[in-house]
Amino acid sequence: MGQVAALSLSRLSARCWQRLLWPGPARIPGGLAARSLSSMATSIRFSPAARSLFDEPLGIAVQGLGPRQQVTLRASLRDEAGELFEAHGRYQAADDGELDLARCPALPGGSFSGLEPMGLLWALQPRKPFWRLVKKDVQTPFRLQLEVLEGHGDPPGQLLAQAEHERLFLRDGVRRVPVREGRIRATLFLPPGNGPFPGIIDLYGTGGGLPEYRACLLANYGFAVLALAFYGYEDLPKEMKEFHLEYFEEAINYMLKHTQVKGPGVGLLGFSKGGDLCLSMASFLKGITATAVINGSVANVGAVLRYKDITIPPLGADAKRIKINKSGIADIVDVLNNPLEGPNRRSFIPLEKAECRFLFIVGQDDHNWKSEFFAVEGSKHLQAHGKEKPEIVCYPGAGHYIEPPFFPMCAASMHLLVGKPVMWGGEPKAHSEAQRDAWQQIQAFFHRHLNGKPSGTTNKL
Ligand SMILES: CCCCCCCCCCCCCCCC(=O)SCCNC(=O)CCNC(=O)[C@H](O)C(C)(C)COP(=O)(O)OP(=O)(O)OC[C@H]1O[C@@H](n2cnc3c(N)ncnc32)[C@H](O)[C@@H]1OP(=O)(O)O
Repeated sequence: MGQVAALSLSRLSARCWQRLLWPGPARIPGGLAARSLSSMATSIRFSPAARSLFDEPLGIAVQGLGPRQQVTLRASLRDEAGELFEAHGRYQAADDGELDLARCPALPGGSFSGLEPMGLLWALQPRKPFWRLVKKDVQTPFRLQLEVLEGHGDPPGQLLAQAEHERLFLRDGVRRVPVREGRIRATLFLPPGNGPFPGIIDLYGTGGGLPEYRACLLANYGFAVLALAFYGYEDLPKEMKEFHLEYFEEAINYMLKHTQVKGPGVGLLGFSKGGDLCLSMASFLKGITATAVINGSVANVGAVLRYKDITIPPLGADAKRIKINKSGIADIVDVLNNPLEGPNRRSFIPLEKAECRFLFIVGQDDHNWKSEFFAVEGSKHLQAHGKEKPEIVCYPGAGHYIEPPFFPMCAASMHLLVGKPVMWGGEPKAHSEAQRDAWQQIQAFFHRHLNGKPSGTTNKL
């Protein structure tokens, strides 16, 4: 276990300390960026001590409490927009005054309850409504603050200990390489060493920008991962009006030409709108060995898709099917037409043309659209054309935003196509468990098909 990650200060009355402006973590020689406000006894122990990768479990323990002392642990972090995310757990120390979250269940009344060693992270929720935890600069960590407060009161009692821990996105030695080659607007993450490494192209969905955080976390596991922007970024089209697969073909060729990317083909990882783009890439473009889709659609959605003389229209939608849930938030799960019916079939992506293996990750409480229906119909379509059955992994209680592990679930946020906040679905605990398993399934899928390595997991469905 990690050593105490905090410098115990002289006995200060916590209340008087609270009146002091906490100067923030001291830069302690050796990089231990943590400071604990503590009485002589109480201290916080993180394991690893000072920093860990965002998708790694973190050991949290408190020492020096009284036997069965009741305390509240409060976690918080600020994102790069300065927005605050918080969670708290109510605990009772063991007879020896130790509190180890790996062994001690959270009591009712906090942000979570039960034996949840990572509850203080996955249960973080923003103060700002409809706000999602995203990491824009993957070269800097999130700084997790942890406080130990006396009792279970509200407001909580005196501050007994405080410490900070850095949650990183880049493992030592992983290289971040901006890519501005031809029309490509992307960032390539390369593991340490010369490779060549199995290559993956990572696409997010509607929202524009260039989210890098899933790509870099995946590169930490030995993949060369290209986070690819496709609209709403630099000189790319500003709006989601139409996409040309030739742009994505350039990205595939860039990867296959790269000396540190192992051929003969690359993997594709797409989420939401990025998912149907990956399915279209797999269906029309060469050089793709494995395609994993997280809550994607098997029909082209949201924009016209073109490739050479081919055009796939976006699946129709009917705003009249937008429901308003009891919290007054839009529920668009039924908005899209059925891609099996009538003219909507023109939007169904011809998956049978693909020469790759497929993995569908499904949140069964996805409220952006019917992800399980899409995965099952995609599987039927492939098998009807004599193709391999895809892997489908379904997660009960998981919503739309299945992110890397320990990202707090986003229940609702602005849908830039719908123009208003929508509910994404999911129940936080189930969603968090889904994120952890899906992350393993995705890595095993790509190792199996890009590396020929045996996988460590089996199909859940
Ligand atoms: C009524 C008629 C309906 C009819 C019917 C419709 C059709 C219906 C059919 C469905 C057809 C397609 C369905 C697609 C399905 C998906 O794709 S659902 C969406 C999936 N989302 C993703 O994959 C995330 C994609 N990426 C992103 O969101 C952005 O890259 C990031 C990560 C937010 C950063 O982007 P950025 O451009 O660097 O960010 P920035 O410029 O700061 O912000 C842009 C906007 O994003 C939002 N945003 C930014 N940061 C955050 C944050 N942390 N938290 C929350 N929001 C944020 C804000 O809204 C912001 O706008 P402003 O408030 O500034 O005006």
